[in-house]
Amino acid sequence: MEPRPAAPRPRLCDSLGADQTPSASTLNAARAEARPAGRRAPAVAAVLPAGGSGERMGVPTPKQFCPVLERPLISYTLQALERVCWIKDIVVAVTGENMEAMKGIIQKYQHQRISLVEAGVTRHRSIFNGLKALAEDQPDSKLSKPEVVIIHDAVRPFVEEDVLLKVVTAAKEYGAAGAIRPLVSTVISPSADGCLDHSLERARHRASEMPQAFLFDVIYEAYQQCSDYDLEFGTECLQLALKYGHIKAKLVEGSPDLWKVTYKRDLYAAESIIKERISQHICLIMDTKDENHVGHRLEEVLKDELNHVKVTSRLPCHTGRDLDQIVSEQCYSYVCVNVMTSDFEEIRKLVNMLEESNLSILYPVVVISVYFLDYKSVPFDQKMENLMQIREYAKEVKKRNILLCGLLIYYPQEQYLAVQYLEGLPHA
Ligand SMILES: Nc1ccn([C@@H]2O[C@H](COP(=O)(O)OP(=O)(O)OP(=O)(O)O)[C@@H](O)[C@H]2O)c(=O)n1
Ligand SMILES: O=P(O)(O)OC[C@@H](O)[C@@H](O)[C@@H](O)CO
Repeated sequence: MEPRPAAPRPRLCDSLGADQTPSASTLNAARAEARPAGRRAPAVAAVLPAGGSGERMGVPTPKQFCPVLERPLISYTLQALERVCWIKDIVVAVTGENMEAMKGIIQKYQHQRISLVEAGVTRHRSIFNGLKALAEDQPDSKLSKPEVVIIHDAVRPFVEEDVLLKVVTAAKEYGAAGAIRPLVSTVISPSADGCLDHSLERARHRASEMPQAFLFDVIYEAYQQCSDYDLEFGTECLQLALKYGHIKAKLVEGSPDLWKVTYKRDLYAAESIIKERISQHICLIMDTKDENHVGHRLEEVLKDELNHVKVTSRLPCHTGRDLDQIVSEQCYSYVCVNVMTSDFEEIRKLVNMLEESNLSILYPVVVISVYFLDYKSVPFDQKMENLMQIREYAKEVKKRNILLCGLLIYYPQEQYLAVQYLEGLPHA
């Protein structure tokens, strides 16, 4: 088993009230099913089978490593799981020949809490290898056995915290749980001669998706008892829990985005969904902690007006570590609100980090730098001189698909705002 990078090991929040509490909306969705407050939350780990060859994709590269906006598909799935602070370990099963590539992805995108194990020749065998890595009886394992284990395909990048919390909460109670979706096509059963034998009533059946979650002992013991036939040809972990553990999994309705990337068309669909999500994430960078900061007002307006927009605000900004963290979150839209300074150097620092980051050059990064200046206190031409640098710099960085725009808002105390638009973004 490969060494795991040192990383903090967050746990599911005790009594769901700790500072690592999942977001409010997530809690509301799962609180009805969560355990009575005050009981210890289960330790949760995840196993990601990523050892397939992606034959149905029809390209040489296994689909989990196919790029979407110049970033491997599996990295989006890892990012989605890493956003969930209460998943303490993520075990990824990859083939030996892809081990180095996987380690490179972990390093390049600064993935945390990841351990790598060798994949098996089938998906079930890959999952079993991942579970073995978590089982306590593994020599020199740095991993600890979780109470609940999530199993999620590495090629299902659009998994959200709420469905993860739902399956984990249900698995704690039922022993096993899995996400399901309505069937799109009707399932039929052909006869030996290739004709229709019968069809299933679509409304009474569901598609089994991922994520799934299990009490660790339930699924580990099921795999240990599993027949070679099931390990070779099986496709359903819930069935193993039923057949070998006599556990009837709780079925949890999942969102439409839980689908598995299987064919090339799925990769195009994944790219458009990722672009749509990128466009809804804005990072506000402010230069003061003042609660009356206009940036806070802007944050409230954005969150109210654009209810799908995710706003990340950073205070105080403009220190290396903060900017590094901001950029590592793969945000493509920045609004820098400067009340205290018109120092253009801070923008240059941000743009330099963006240029050195892993953000795709195929998708534009937009940086809007807003300066509020009381020109009574500072000669207008001095400020303008500083800020006119933006125009030249904007032309320079545009080559790398970074669209930089400056907005100068000067507000003499007794009068209202006058706005000077500085060149940068191409005029809409
Ligand atoms: N021996 C295998 C086969 C599959 N998987 C993983 O199981 C998940 C779902 O499997 P599937 O969609 O079938 O992937 P592939 O087997 O790669 O696809 P194909 O059947 O088209 O070859 C994928 O993340 C895949 O990498 C795995 O870990 N080990
Ligand atoms: O058969 P595949 O390897 O393509 O997919 C494996 C699983 O994702 C699939 O069986 C789900 O329905 C959940 O079990």
